[in-house]
Amino acid sequence: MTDPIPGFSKLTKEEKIEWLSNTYLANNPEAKNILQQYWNPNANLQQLHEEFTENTLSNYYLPFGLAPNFLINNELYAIPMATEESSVIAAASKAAKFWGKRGGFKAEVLGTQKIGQVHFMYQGDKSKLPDFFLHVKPRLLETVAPLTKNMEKRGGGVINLELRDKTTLLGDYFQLHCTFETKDSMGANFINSCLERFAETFKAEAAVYENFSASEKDIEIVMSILSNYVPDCIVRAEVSCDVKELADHEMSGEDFAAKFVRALKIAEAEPYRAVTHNKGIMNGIDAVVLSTGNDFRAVEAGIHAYASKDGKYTSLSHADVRNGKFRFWMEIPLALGTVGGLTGLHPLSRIALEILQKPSAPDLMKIVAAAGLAQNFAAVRSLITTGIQQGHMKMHLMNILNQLNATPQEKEVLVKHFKVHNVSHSAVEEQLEKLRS
Ligand SMILES: CC(C)(COP(=O)([O-])OP(=O)([O-])OC[C@H]1O[C@@H](n2cnc3c(N)ncnc32)[C@H](O)[C@@H]1OP(=O)([O-])[O-])[C@@H](O)C(=O)NCCC(=O)NCCSC(=O)C[C@@](C)(O)CC(=O)[O-]
Ligand SMILES: NC(=O)C1=CN([C@@H]2O[C@H](COP(=O)(O)OP(=O)(O)OC[C@H]3O[C@@H](n4cnc5c(N)ncnc54)[C@H](O)[C@@H]3O)[C@@H](O)[C@H]2O)C=CC1
Repeated sequence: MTDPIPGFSKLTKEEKIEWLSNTYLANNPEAKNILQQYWNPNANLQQLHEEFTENTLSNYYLPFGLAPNFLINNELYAIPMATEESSVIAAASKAAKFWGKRGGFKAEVLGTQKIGQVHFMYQGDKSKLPDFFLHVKPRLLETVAPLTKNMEKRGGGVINLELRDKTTLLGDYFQLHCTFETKDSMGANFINSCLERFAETFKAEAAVYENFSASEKDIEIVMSILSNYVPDCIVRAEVSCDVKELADHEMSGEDFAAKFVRALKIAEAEPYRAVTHNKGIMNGIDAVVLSTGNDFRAVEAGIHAYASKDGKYTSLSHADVRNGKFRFWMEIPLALGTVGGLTGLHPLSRIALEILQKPSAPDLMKIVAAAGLAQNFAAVRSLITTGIQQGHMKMHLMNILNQLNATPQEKEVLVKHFKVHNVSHSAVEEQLEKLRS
């Protein structure tokens, strides 16, 4: 058992690495080198990355790739994706190419409003609160005016402010439930700043409100924070075509469409399947969210909550066939920024947004939704035709060869071999052994 270390945060990066090497990595003489190997030789760039977060020791690389040929609302995009998972970018690219020849993706933003809440406890006469709220509301809006002035100039700001009685959920629990428009920013910092100002004013005004008794004047603010559940910040993406255009792998278009719709119905009905189905969607969404410097934890939390909005976890995407036409669509909540956060700070996020032609936040919502839908199409298409392993393992081959320390010559021979044979870990191992014997 090691002892706790006081003041770790105050050590220099080198001292932190030294402590780590001696404490947890004493048996690995290479550890220090590995951490240092990932430092950027450009000291300024390294410092920028270190300052993104705390106690930084090194940089953790993810591949930054490109899925070209995305036709979205008649504009052709190449979508930057940051992901470690083999076959994700290939799958997105393949689906983009496929739908590009069938009219492309249609995407539409259905709403951009975000939510924040001041959670407070009030133990007095409930009937007095609505009057107090009406009395204090103009004052609340007035106190955030300096914070909202610039956002209002952009067309955003505080949209609505409500008092909500939550005492059926929890004794004495009430909220200020606030709606915001944050334009091209994700808005977390803007919303949280406004909420904390609301909370301060609300408490101070309650303390001097003459209709409250002494104890009623003592409202307890528990916390003020935005919600990552954004069911009114929604984008819809859709593809459609004549069923005949779906013929695939010796399957007629009609059979493909019928099986695809059945696969979607299973994901709608069965939570075990829905989670994996939605994971396939998130393969695409997370990769674009990450490449553009957006907050993938916020996006993940919001989307999965939305997938359970009717009381049961279900598929985010849906498909049907009507009058010979196949439709495949998805509506998801996405709170994204194209300014603020890491978007303008990380040089690769800046490049990613440039590749996307400097989109507004609503434009980025459409692009991310199209990437998610494309990813879902590619995965389900594989599942109902060849099975997922064929394509996924084909892309995973290089990882297996690297794990087995194959030389460039061995790789060349085995890549050729596995063009016509199924990839599995044991098959690759076997072929490599054969080659080496
Ligand atoms: C993997 C493919 C695309 C192969 O598909 P394929 O038909 O063997 O590919 P191809 O060699 O005929 O090439 C066709 C196109 O695919 C793309 N493509 C093809 N290869 C590459 C490559 N090396 N690098 C970049 N792009 C590639 C590329 O767009 C290419 O066009 P081109 O560039 O030649 O004009 C296909 O099998 C596929 O889409 N599979 C699905 C893979 C997938 O979904 N992976 C995610 C990981 S599995 C998972 O996590 C989710 C899951 C599956 O559980 C979700 C669920 O259950 O719903
Ligand atoms: N629960 C959560 O999701 C939380 C997330 N965060 C983090 O907060 C960050 C995002 O917060 P933001 O307020 O978006 O970032 P931010 O505060 O870095 O930047 C947004 C600011 O940019 C300015 N701006 C300039 N041009 C604008 C335009 N066209 N539209 C809108 N604003 C414009 C505005 O002043 C706006 O408030 C992310 O890094 C996220 O990880 C922080 C706390 C909680």
